[in-house]
Amino acid sequence: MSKLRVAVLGAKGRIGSEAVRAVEAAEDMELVAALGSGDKLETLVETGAQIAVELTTPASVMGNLDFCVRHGIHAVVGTTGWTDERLAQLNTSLAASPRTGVLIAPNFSIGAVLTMKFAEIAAPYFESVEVVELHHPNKVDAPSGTATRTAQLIAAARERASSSPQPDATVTALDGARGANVDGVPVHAVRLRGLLAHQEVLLGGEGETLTIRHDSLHHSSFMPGILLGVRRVVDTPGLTFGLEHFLDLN
Ligand SMILES: NC(=O)C1=CN([C@@H]2O[C@H](COP(=O)(O)OP(=O)(O)OC[C@H]3O[C@@H](n4cnc5c(N)ncnc54)[C@H](O)[C@@H]3O)[C@@H](O)[C@H]2O)C=CC1
Ligand SMILES: O=C(O)C1=N[C@H](C(=O)O)C[C@H](O)C1
Repeated sequence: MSKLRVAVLGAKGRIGSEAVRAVEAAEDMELVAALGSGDKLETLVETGAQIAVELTTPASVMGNLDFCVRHGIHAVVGTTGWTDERLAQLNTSLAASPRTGVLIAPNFSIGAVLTMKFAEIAAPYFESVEVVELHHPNKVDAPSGTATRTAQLIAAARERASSSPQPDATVTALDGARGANVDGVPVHAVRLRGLLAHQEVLLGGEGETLTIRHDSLHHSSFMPGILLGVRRVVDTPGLTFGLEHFLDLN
């Protein structure tokens, strides 16, 4: 069987360099390109890349994906910074290239995907829910893509269940003290040397609390999800948002 021809964009970054090693070690994949900032995207075409693993920055991802989709190169995307407008733009590009697949995963680690699922299930059963994400201080975006997605899933689940608004008597507060408001769910971002990627979902009801916590202790935690994405995206045209769709969790 021929190997999947894979390129990594952001190959010198924290997660990109780990992805390069993971693709090189995968028996069913061949690493055909490892591109960093300033490298030419034409290399993807010249090397016959079938799938690009996109792990760059919110400022670079749209241009890279536009090139990939126009050239029929599937993409597995971990880069954050997704908004409804960006997703709509990507869907427009994909409509012109209907055989191309793009997977965007706010988080590739199985534990984080399950955290999101557990939070979505639990949220309607508690009066209060807040999200705390904790990351290394070199992270450029806040809140994290994972925390934003978690809060969106929580809010949607509470809306489906017609949950009441969360209790909060705060009248005066310093800017930021109650976190960012994502669809009505407070999200707090901690940046601390020594950490990698961590998240807590705090749920509170009458006389009880539930804490769902996940810790990524090494970038290797994201690799099985990335490799799964590479294997599945070639047969999944269009946009898939969230690794859970490739884990039969939905
Ligand atoms: N979905 C997931 O599971 C995960 C997602 N991430 C996300 O991945 C992204 C990268 O994170 P880190 O590796 O920590 O950042 P980083 O800053 O270490 O790496 C980004 C790399 O991309 C390069 N780059 C920038 N523009 C480029 C371009 N146009 N073409 C090729 N390379 C380019 C930079 O020079 C840098 O080497 C962030 O958005 C982060 O939130 C990180 C870990 C897990
Ligand atoms: O920048 C990181 O490190 C991470 N980014 C992703 C996010 O913003 O959710 C995934 C994970 O938290 C690590």
